[in-house]
Amino acid sequence: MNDNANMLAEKMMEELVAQLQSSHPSLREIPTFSSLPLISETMNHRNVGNAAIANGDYQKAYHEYSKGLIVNPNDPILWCNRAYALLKLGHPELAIVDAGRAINTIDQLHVDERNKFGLIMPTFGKERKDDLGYEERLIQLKLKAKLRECQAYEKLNLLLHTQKSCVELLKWKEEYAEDNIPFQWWPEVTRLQIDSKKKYEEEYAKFGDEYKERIEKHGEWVFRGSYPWDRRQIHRVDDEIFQKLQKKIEDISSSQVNLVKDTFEELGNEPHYGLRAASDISANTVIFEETPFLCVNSKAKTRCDYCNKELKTFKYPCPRSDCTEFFCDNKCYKQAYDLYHRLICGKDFTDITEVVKDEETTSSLYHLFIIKLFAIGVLRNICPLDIEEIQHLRRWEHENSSFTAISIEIYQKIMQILGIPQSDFNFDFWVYISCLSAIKSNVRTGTILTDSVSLYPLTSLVNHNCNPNAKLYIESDGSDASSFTKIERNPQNYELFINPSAFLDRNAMPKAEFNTAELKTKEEIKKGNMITINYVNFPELDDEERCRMLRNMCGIKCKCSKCSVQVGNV
Ligand SMILES: C[S@@+](CC[C@H](N)C(=O)[O-])C[C@H]1O[C@@H](n2cnc3c(N)ncnc32)[C@H](O)[C@@H]1O
Repeated sequence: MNDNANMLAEKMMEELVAQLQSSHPSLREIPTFSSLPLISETMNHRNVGNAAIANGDYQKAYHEYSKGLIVNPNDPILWCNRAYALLKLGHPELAIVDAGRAINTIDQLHVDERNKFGLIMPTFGKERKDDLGYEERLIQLKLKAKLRECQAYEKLNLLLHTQKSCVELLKWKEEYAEDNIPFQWWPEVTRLQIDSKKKYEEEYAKFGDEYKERIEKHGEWVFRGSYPWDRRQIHRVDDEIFQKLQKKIEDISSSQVNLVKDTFEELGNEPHYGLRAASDISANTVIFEETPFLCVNSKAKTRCDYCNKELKTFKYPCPRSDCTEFFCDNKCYKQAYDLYHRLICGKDFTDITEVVKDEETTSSLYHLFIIKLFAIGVLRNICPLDIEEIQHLRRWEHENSSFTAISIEIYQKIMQILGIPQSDFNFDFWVYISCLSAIKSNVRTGTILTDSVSLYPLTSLVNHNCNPNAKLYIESDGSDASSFTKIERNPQNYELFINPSAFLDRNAMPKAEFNTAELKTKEEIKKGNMITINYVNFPELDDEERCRMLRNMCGIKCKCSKCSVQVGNV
């Protein structure tokens, strides 16, 4: 719509609102027209999106619906249609979230007085031939949104979730039976329910409890490192980002190493970052030390929530009595406050910790990490993926992706607790998933017991080699490693692959006073040679086990000379 038409629409709307307000006292709290959505604009995006769907251009449809939702997040048709576009685009995990938003929005519309006058969402399209009233159509839409959720769960092969959603949908059928709402997809709901049950039983008979555990939590889902509309993974090596990083690397390493971006034969065809010796560096030289940018603790130990140092004697609790974060001292508190703390201070995350408590320790911590990243995004008013300190990080891209069904629940809770509206697409669910995958490739544990994870953005630029020329040291607190050893002895065990403690060089960990990551040469490194560390430094693993672990734990198919003989086997 052009400006004049918009102004006219606004004026008409203002007059309408004034009239309605005078005759309906319940509408008096509507403050001004500007607080109401531009209904015609929303309608326009909806129509263009629908036309794109009809043409099979689902990406365009997705964008149109998104634009409409920015104007009017209270239009459930847009959420429901966006869920459909996402399903068609092959992103069922995102479709589930949008379907849920459609349902929530409908539930709110039912109780919102203003909507009776069409002031919140545009009415349904005129093309419909049935004679359903507005309320009935809303219910019909709600059923359809739930159907999208069932279909999305099926696509993810989350069979128990599919069944659960189908049961809920069928319950609604009974609830709304009196309304006699036509819904042509009931046979599809029955099919979804029968198929998912049958498949589950078949697979369970074949694989037993292990299958049950995996399918219940993870389903089948492959993340390719980025969503098609997100170009950040390609641009992460752009000159501007590269130059800033190069300067930081030079500063931190006293110009001993250079940052390079190249296509390294051993890392595949896409451009990668790596570090090279700027001059000959002798053995046992500290290349650099880095303090963590961000960390989270499981609270199994008393650690500073800012710098991650273990606090043995003194701790500095956040001055707010209902806040659970504590720090080394006022300095750490202040830095945390500026970075993320002021947004999460005093907020109750029990709900989230409750949800993740059955998860393996490390993945629970990943989720808690996102809370802090999202908080930084809110405070800097940017998408968390654009946070300068993390925008260069390479993301996890592997069939063992970090998505689990509970991610949706955790994401929704994070949004709620941080007070981020669901239509703030800087924080959409795909951003959450992309953040998780950036973290998964790059965080390190602060101790051999996985009680905390920290992110060292510059250390994250060091590549892996099974014959490394450098070592990475992170604080060792001398904890008993027996619990870890138990997992380590059984490389077939799924658990083996979820613990990134192996990023540490556990053979020779010096006692560091602060929780810095220290990169040190193992041997003399000649000028121009790549600096590498061993990401899975367990001497007791044979080559095949190491390759498997690299693949499953780090998403890496290593092609170094030691691995190349094994690559075909894993
Ligand atoms: C911690 S980052 C290292 C820096 C990375 N090259 C970059 O461009 O940002 C880890 C990622 O680098 C890649 N990588 C590092 N060492 C590798 C190796 N030996 N073989 C294959 N990929 C490797 C993998 O994609 C891995 O997920």
